[in-house]
Amino acid sequence: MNSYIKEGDNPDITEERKKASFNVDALTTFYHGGDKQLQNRREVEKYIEDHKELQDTRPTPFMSRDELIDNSLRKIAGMAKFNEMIDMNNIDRTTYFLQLVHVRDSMAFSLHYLMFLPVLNSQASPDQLSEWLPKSLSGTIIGTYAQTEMGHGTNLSKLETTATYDPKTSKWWPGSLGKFCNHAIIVANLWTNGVCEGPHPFFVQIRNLETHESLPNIKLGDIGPKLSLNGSDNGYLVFDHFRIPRNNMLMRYSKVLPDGTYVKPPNAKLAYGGMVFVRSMMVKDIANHLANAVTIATRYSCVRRQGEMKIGAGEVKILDYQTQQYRIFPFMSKVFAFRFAGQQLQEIYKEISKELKMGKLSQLADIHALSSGLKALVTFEVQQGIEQCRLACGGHGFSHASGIPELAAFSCGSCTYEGDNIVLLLQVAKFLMSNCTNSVSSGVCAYLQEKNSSKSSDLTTHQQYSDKQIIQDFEHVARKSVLRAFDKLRLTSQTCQKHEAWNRCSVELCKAARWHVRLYIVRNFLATIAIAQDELKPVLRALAQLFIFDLQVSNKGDFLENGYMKIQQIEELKEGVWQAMSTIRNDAVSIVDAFAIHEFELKSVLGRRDGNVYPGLFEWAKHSQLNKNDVHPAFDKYLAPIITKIRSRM
Ligand SMILES: CC/C=C\C/C=C\C/C=C\C/C=C\CCC(=O)SCCNC(=O)CCNC(=O)[C@H](O)C(C)(C)COP(=O)(O)OP(=O)(O)OC[C@H]1O[C@@H](n2cnc3c(N)ncnc32)[C@H](O)[C@@H]1OP(=O)(O)O
Ligand SMILES: Cc1cc2nc3c(=O)[nH]c(=O)nc-3n(C[C@H](O)[C@H](O)[C@H](O)COP(=O)(O)OP(=O)(O)OC[C@H]3O[C@@H](n4cnc5c(N)ncnc54)[C@H](O)[C@@H]3O)c2cc1C
Repeated sequence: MNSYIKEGDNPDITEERKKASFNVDALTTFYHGGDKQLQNRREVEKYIEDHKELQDTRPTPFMSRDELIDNSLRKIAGMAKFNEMIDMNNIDRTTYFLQLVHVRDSMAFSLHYLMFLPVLNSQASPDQLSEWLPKSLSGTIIGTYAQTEMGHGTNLSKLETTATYDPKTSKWWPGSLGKFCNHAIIVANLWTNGVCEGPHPFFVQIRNLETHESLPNIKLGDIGPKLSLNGSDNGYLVFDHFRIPRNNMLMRYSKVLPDGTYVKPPNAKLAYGGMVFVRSMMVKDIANHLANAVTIATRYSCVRRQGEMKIGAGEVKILDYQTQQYRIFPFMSKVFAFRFAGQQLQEIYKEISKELKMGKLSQLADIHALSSGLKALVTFEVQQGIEQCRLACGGHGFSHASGIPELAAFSCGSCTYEGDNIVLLLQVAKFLMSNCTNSVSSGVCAYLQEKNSSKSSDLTTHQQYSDKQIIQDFEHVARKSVLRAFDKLRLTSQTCQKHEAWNRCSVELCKAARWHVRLYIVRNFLATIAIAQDELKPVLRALAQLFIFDLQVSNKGDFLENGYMKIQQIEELKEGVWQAMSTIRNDAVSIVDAFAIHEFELKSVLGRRDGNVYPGLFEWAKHSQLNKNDVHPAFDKYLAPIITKIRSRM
């Protein structure tokens, strides 16, 4: 019996669950990475269900900004009582606990956990750690990561905040900076002995630890309402010749000696490690936001009946329309593709950061390129997918009752924070160009050196399209795109300065970067499902085929070029898309059930597990302040006098 089926559920959604062709719990375990991960999730969910102080007092979309901040701080204060759930030896459970308490309200201390602690941990010297880490873990030190300025976020080399050894700018955007944190890791251009040594991180106290007032020569404030994340006080900080001790420069890698001498790090970019960490963590997390949206749209599409396919036969579930399936299912497949890529990226990051700690820097460029590329491509695709899921829910999708507007607003920020996506794709392109000039490329760039690649695809039928053939075809398209950009750059560089040539080729360079990242995702998706248990292979294969075939059909020009594929082969791939969607249709609700997203996280009347949407919408609307009185006071105040006057003249 499917554990998702319960008494009182909407009959349409129960009918869907009875069609499952696979074991939902088995897919949940595979999707979440094993029993231990699942146990972590269940513990956290039960804990929060049992502790009301960790739950929202009312749906957050009805809250003002002050209420959001209050709600966020109240839950954080509540969490402080439950520090047994904050276990640095069980990061996965701790992360899920933080996420499920705050969901998309972005708690006021997100940066403390997301960047301040990791950067302190990786950039502070052992002595600095022993002094500052215990207070930062206990909560007496609450920090943020303040790098971006009003005038500079991307271009770190031109940061105007200077840290002059013994010698005015505003930091703008950092989360928690405005009102709540009392410390910040400040990234500033270091000047010492009259030389600029570039961006470096500094540990800076910004508020009085007793009164919490801004320190002298520092101005702090909130930057105002944003598209989302309004539960966080993204703020500004103005320094006016603020002094800090020399020892407040994080000195694990580079140092300033008492006489002002600068000691170089093994690699200047080690100072950017905090950004690589968050980018590496973001991919799996943002894929989960797409999983939320796909869950909502899929479940709702099974309880929403609209229109008759056959006159007189009664209205159909909108998920029976092929166009509705095509709006949702490709993004359902992307949830798996991006989650598996994000999981792999976190594993790679963990391995490489161990090497970096031991001073082995050979993989630094690789992890920078991989984390930048996946962050840039996945955040953009997720933003597109959440919007399609909103559209799939029609008018109710536009209401905060659906939970989708909050998902959309939250996810679009990820295309900008932690590095603008275009800027990061250009970083990947730089990495690729340098690998084109290498005589031998290893790892993720080995395909660039393939000299005897096939001149045409040997795809026959989509049923027989093997993993090997798929990867060969994607390597062909990615290699062609990268080498085309490389040749364009080489030729253009012969007619103008290097930086101008780079700019004139930058669109092609971004296209090449995207193909490189897609190849990585496709390869990883196929490798991941190859190790799944046999009973899950059919449904996972259908999802992988949908992801891959739809990607090829949507970019058919790249596969048709130079006759590599024939139009008949593209038509064959289209058939593969329809076939995969038809296979997925009967399992759609069970696939999203397998994401095992708790109602606290889904925050959606349309996507609720039991499918009882319409009664739920009325319950939801009762929270509206406008419904406190049948006649709104503004009517009596403004309209009634005018109507009375008009009537008196009639
Ligand atoms: C897990 C999260 C889950 C949920 C999130 C919840 C809530 C979210 C709430 C808020 C958001 C949270 C955090 C956001 C915080 C921030 O946004 S922090 C600020 C982020 N800012 C940026 O990312 C800035 C982007 N810009 C840059 O990184 C740099 O300007 C640049 C890399 C684009 C350019 O660097 P430059 O040094 O100026 O020049 P370059 O010539 O391009 O690069 C020089 C060489 O250095 C290499 N390199 C660059 N960056 C890195 C890096 N990070 N790591 C390693 N190496 C790097 C580059 O490859 C060049 O190498 P060469 O060998 O070619 O010289
Ligand atoms: C929700 C949110 C939370 C944030 N939290 C923090 C935080 O906690 N700490 C922090 O330090 N920062 C934070 N930021 C700031 C964020 O990191 C920056 O906004 C981001 O790095 C982009 O930089 P920018 O704003 O300067 O954009 P810009 O670089 O000004 O981007 C504007 C446009 O210029 C283009 N562009 C810029 N440079 C180039 C180039 N070299 N080549 C081609 N095109 C280019 C971009 O592609 C983009 O289209 C946050 C931002 C947001 C939205």
